[in-house]
Amino acid sequence: EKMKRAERMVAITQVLMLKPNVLTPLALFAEQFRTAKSTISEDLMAVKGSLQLSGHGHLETIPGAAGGVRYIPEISREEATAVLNSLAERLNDKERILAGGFIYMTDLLFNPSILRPLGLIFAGAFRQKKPDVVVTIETKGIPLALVTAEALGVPMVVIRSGNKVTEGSSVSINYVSGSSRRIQTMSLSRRALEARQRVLIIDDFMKAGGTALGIKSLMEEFQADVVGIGILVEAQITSEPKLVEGYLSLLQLKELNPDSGKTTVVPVFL
Ligand SMILES: O=P(O)(O)OC[C@H]1C[C@H](OP(=O)(O)OP(=O)(O)O)[C@H](O)[C@@H]1O
Repeated sequence: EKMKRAERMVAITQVLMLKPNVLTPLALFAEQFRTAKSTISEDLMAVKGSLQLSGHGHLETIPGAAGGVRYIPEISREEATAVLNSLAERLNDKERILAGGFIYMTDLLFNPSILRPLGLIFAGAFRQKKPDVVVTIETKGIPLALVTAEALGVPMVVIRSGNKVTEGSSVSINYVSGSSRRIQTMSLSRRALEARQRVLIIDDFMKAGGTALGIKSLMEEFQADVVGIGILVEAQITSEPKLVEGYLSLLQLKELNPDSGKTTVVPVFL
């Protein structure tokens, strides 16, 4: 028998939240729930209202024949602050101190429950730049870039360190990662990007900025437009200027003292 409004609203919300940023025509819902499009429009108004209350994103309705509705996932400012504060706390642990001015973050960078809100925070910060693709360099930046791409509803591209046979013909550039002070190579398959694509660069850590600068110059080789650079943790231990500008970091490593075991990681408030 016909579904009641509340049941349709739950079903519609599920369909939309499982496909973030994807436009669903109203006709599809009308057909699926065997009801009029006008009824679906009323259902959507109610779903819109409840999403506004929850702060977990909003609905975007596009009118007309090619129109429809899509769910834009979002995280509230309060929740984002709580996530970054708790992440800073977990990073402020002397057990995480590594040689060379690094902190061990791999356990956090590969934990989906931590990554999901971080992807929403980056997506919220860069959505208005309308990126077509999220780009990172292997390895630790990959999960972060993937959840950011998922929240934006765009694909992700991984730059390889060194040439890989399985990537086909590639473009390579050499760069100096401040972390290693040695010349390194990054390469990307020619098939990975088209000219004038709008690129959001995401990485887990920035020390000297050499990697981000390298990625920017590699994007120039593809005539791609870098519309933003998102970094989870940037080292701000010295006042040494970074090799790259115009990036947004979510956390700053202000102090790292292997002798005293003192680390200070603080959130950068958006
Ligand atoms: O700002 P820079 O001085 O260039 O350093 C930032 C690099 C170094 C580190 O990568 P690695 O730990 O070297 O590589 P992976 O991510 O594969 O572990 C990090 O993920 C950034 O990509």
